[in-house]
Amino acid sequence: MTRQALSTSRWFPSGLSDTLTNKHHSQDFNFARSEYLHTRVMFVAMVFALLTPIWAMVDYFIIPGALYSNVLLARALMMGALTLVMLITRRSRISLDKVRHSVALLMLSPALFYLAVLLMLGDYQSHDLAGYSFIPFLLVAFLSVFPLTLLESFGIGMIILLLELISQYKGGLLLTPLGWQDLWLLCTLMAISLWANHSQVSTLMRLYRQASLDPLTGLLNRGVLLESLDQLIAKRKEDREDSGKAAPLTLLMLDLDRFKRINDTHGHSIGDQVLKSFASILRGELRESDIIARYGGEEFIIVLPGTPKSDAMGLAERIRHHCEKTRVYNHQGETVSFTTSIGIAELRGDEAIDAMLLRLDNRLYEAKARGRNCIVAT
Ligand SMILES: Nc1nc2c(ncn2[C@@H]2O[C@H](COP(=O)(O)OP(=O)(O)OP(=O)(O)O)[C@@H](O)[C@H]2O)c(=O)[nH]1
Repeated sequence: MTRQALSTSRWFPSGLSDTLTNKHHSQDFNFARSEYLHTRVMFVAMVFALLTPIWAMVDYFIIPGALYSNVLLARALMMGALTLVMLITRRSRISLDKVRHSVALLMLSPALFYLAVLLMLGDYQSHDLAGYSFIPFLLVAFLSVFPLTLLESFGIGMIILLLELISQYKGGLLLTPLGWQDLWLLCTLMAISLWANHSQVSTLMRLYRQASLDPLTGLLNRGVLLESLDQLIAKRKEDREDSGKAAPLTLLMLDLDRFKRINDTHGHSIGDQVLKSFASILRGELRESDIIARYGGEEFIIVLPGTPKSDAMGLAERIRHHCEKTRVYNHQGETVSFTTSIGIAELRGDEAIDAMLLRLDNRLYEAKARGRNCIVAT
């Protein structure tokens, strides 16, 4: 997860910008969304796969005999595509891109099947078929099942609209009152599906925020930090296996000095103001790709992917200095100052995360022992 996921104001703007595209979504949120998409794709693919042979029996009694074998072949191909969708989806639970491709293939399979049947009709008319003209409506209705962004859903919706126009053209309904009526119905269903998509993505995001962000500071909580560290370390291992080298990974552990005294002197609410002010200093000093988390009460961890310890020293000094000159006001309007102690450690070779966190903790402890308001990196 990147630092962009940390601030509710910048990374989770409310309303449409949350659900229009996934541009503002963190890697971790994408992972959560792909899990939800995964379950629904499997479910809908199974429903379609079940309906396909059942409807072949209906076709047997309705479709002109000369068309039947070709339609059956098209159904078999659709079944193949649906099986492929299930196989791809089963193997790609955590990759949002792969699950999104599965959704597209899932919706395209019946659409292409319908198109193929329309092209096969020749001298026959679409009213020689039964249960086909509702395929575009069924697909648009099924779009509402998925937590898709509005743009993703709109893209699929436009393909379905095109299918409906081709169907109307073949059936001689295009630009007739009946054709307009069907288009009106399809567009209304599409609007309802888009609304359902918007609601799903925003609900998912609200739940995700509640589960992953610290409510006071808006920074990541300890659980998400540890998960992100595991992912980063696994990725480093992969990079080392692939290319023999991996980018450096440096961590900072920061603790507010004599914070208990601030609480005791000015009250808990002013202590909270100091914590918020500290969090905003950290956000201001870091890059988009950095991770900041509240690790404990007044203890924070910063993860700097791709940054060696030497560069992290400069950042730590900027943060330390920024805290020193920042002022918060108490209930009487008097200034409250605060400082921070910082420990720094760079991940070594195959070091386990627990071992690194222990080294980091020792350095912070040393900074406290040296008199606080200082940095220890050796
Ligand atoms: N206001 C406020 N205080 C908190 C919060 N979480 C933890 N604290 C307080 O942070 C204080 C931490 O105190 P200590 O662990 O003794 O550390 P310290 O006073 O900062 O001293 P050193 O770390 O040794 O410099 C405790 O008084 C906690 O109650 C919070 O969310 N808000």
